[in-house]
Amino acid sequence: MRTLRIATRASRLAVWQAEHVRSLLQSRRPEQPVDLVRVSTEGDRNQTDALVGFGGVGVFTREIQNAVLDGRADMAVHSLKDLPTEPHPELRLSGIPSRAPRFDALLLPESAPQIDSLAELKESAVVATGSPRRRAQLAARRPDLTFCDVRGNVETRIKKLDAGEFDALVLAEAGLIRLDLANRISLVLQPPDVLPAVGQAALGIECRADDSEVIELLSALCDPATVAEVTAERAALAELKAGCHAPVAAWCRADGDGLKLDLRVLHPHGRQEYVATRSGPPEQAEEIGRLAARDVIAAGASSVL
Ligand SMILES: NCc1[nH]cc(CCC(=O)O)c1CC(=O)O
Repeated sequence: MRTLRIATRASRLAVWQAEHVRSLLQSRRPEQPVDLVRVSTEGDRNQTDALVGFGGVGVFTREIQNAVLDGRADMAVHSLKDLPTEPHPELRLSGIPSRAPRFDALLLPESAPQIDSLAELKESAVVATGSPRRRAQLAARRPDLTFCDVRGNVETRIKKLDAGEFDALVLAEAGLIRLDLANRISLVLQPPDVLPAVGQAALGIECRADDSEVIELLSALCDPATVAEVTAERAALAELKAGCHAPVAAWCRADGDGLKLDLRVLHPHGRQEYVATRSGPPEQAEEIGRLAARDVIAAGASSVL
């Protein structure tokens, strides 16, 4: 049997995700040999600059894709949130397994008293997050907060929090759950306060567009509900011509027999936001996303994109 090689970033979270894909593949084909190919990306090597300021879209995905394109690997496992919506002509996004909990989480230093709501976070707290989406939504609810950049992997960020470099830290719930660090979550930031990023908590697995064997294997790993949600969310992002660092939030979920998508485009300081809600059957996921994007554009969102 052909050994399947999975290209992944080398961080503990990325390796967890690649190993998860390996176990999904092997749960269908127990004898299937699967190797991990660890690749360093620009986003991993540059640990100092703010993500918003360098490299543009694809800093965590381009070199993983290259490993598949030049034949060092057969598939690339990405956090779907980090994967640009513009498809690569020689790759196919064939595998989208079931999504983990997709909201953001607020963490406090180990020694801090626990809180039950955003309102209880101390006055003028310094919150570490480089994400314009997270900053703008938090600022809209708590204009007294200030923000600082933070880089490095999840464990490094938590060490900086406990060392007192800032008062609070925002990370994706999914990454914390996968790393067995969910016990560090002080508050899950839920809608309507904070909507997640497009594709947050979902994995996207790409392979070569002409590799029909792998396309078939990956198609079998797809979770239809997740596929429908992220199709709508990514269609909205593509229609906005925005990248993963844009101040865009989207929350698509099952609603009765159909899908409901909330889209939010934010002004950098949270002073203004453009929102749209669209619903429809899952077969029309792409249309739902496109129409929601056109709604926010009609409301004036282009001024902040
Ligand atoms: N851009 C970094 C990134 N990409 C995916 C995740 C977490 C896992 C996920 O959302 O799928 C993270 C870290 C974070 O936002 O806390």
